Amino acid sequence: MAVFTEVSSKEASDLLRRLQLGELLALRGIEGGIENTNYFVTSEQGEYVLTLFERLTFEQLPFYLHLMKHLAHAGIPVPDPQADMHGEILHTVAGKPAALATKLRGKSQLAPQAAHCAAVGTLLARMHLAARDYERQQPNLRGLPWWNETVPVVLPHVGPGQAALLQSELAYQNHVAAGSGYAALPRGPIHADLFRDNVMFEGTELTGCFDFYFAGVDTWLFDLAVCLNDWCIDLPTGRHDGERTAAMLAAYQAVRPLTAAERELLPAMLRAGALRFWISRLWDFHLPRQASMLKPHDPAHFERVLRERVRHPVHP
Ligand SMILES: Nc1ncnc2c1ncn2[C@@H]1O[C@H](COP(=O)(O)OP(=O)(O)O)[C@@H](O)[C@H]1O
Ligand SMILES: N[C@@H](CCOP(=O)(O)O)C(=O)O
Repeated sequence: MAVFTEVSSKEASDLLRRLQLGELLALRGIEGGIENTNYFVTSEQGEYVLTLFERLTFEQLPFYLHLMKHLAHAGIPVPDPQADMHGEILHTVAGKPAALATKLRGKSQLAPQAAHCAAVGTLLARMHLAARDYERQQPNLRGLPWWNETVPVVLPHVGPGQAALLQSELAYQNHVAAGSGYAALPRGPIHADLFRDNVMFEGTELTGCFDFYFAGVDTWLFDLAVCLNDWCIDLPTGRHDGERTAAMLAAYQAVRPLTAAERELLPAMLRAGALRFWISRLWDFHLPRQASMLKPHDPAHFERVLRERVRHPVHP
């Protein structure tokens, strides 16, 4: 569990009172997650997830919380942030910015089959379309400028082979991003972290997705690449799985067909998706923050995925 900030029963009760959600019945720190402090909160009126934001600021948070509200309104199954009597959905708990959102039913599917990947493909395309008329703007804060900033910070902590790959891939991604094909990619608000552990299922029915706190405006193709790199690979080797990849791509395209520029750049975006999470995992691993029971993710996994994507490009 990542509990960076302890929340007392009194603090949780006070919040529930402000949101007119009844008395606190239970408060439990959540195992899993690496970014924020999360608690399950049960009140007389239902079950919620309390998130205290550890890095994101009061200025950045409205983009994510209102995006979730916008998607929930459009019928996408996402947690709905609860408002106080003034309509405010960003709160303060233990001195930190905080939100209380509805708890989704179901559980993560950590060994997905083609049917699960298809369900994620459909959801992702529906989310992209539903967010087109979302008016707030915020870039993907873990996009190319952050990679350029962070690679020099992690380089002293890695071996020479890894340093060479980080530098050459970063140069390649800067080159891709400067090209006309990249400029032609459709874009909008994206989830940007729709991994297996951020989606809920009951059987093969997808019941919702959460953790929008890496969302931002970026290319839709990057979002799809992030999903393919997590849902449609063999985890031990990083190799892509043909059946699951085909299922996700077909389901996505049944809602929103890829453009010619997107088809062309999918192999490059798969590399970008692997690089992004390799960098953030290296950063979290070598420059960790204080938290109780924080389990950093293994950076070597995304090094393997990146090497695979470079060696065996996947075309739609
Ligand atoms: N709305 C939700 N409904 C149900 N479970 C949730 C919800 N939000 C978070 N969780 C649970 O909390 C865990 C950590 O949340 P996550 O958003 O991944 O943390 P972090 O913000 O640190 O990345 C998830 O793995 C999941 O079990
Ligand atoms: N999904 C990312 C980082 C965020 O992890 P989460 O558990 O908080 O969703 C990774 O796997 O590196």
